Amino acid sequence: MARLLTSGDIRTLSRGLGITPTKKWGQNFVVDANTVRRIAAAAKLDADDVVMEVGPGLGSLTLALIEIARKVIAVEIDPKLALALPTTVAHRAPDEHRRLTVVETDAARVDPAQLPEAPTALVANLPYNVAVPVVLHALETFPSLRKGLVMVQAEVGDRLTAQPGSKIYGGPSVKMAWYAKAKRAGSVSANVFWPVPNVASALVAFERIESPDANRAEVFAAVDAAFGQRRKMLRQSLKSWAGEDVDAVLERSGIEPTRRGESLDISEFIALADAKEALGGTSRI
Ligand SMILES: C[S@@+](CC[C@H](N)C(=O)[O-])C[C@H]1O[C@@H](n2cnc3c(N)ncnc32)[C@H](O)[C@@H]1O
Repeated sequence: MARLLTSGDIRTLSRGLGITPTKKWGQNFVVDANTVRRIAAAAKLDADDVVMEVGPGLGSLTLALIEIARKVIAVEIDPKLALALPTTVAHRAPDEHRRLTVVETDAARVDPAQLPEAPTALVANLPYNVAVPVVLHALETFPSLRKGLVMVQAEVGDRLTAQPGSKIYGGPSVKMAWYAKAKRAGSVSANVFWPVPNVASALVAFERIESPDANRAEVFAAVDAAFGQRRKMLRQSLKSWAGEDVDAVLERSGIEPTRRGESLDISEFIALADAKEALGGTSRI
């Protein structure tokens, strides 16, 4: 049984390792064992899961994950933290520490050749600025990922799970919907972190779905154009994507040119991409 880290342990560890949490990498460590257990439970892991944990930090979550999963592949950008993690885990989870592999790299760029095995689940407590790129990159790069649980700033959680028509619906919502069914899985108080951040966090759970049979790059380019100018009507905002074909693309897809991106669901973005392809259009920018 692993010994989870207490608030005192986190401070002692970081002092011993000469680590001052840095904002650059969003380093707010979880210091509350109940929260750690809640996250591990919400991830719904099985004993044969291979978990990719992004940003293990000092190992708060890693210790809980390693008790459950067959393997934990921890992807950490900070060289000091990556170096220290195996020792922490060996001390606190002597029976399970061989299940851990640490990969020191940027999770927004990690590729399958860097990992010892294909991950089946993603678990991460992610900094604000990299949360969306890391989750989308993981889903695109590792088709083996079936499910995930990420802790993100509450607003990012809302964006990832928003539905058409809501104020916060945007590119991340549509792109997430391409890969997975995502839902909010609870909130997390700022007080369970050290240092205490000035924002609340949320848990987002997702399960992969079969991605649509469409040209992903083209669909995402339409999404980027529509939300790049979200207040503009589609006949204007989609010009940067469809060029002079914009009216024909809208007509062929059956979408009113006066609508805005925030009202379109993913099937309508797919209809736009299909229409552009059918008209033989590639971006003329
Ligand atoms: C919010 S802390 C979470 C730490 C730990 N999982 C916990 O819950 O206490 C974020 C962690 O992600 C790491 N990190 C930040 N950006 C990263 C990136 N692009 N790739 C991999 N790790 C990153 C940070 O160094 C830090 O360890």
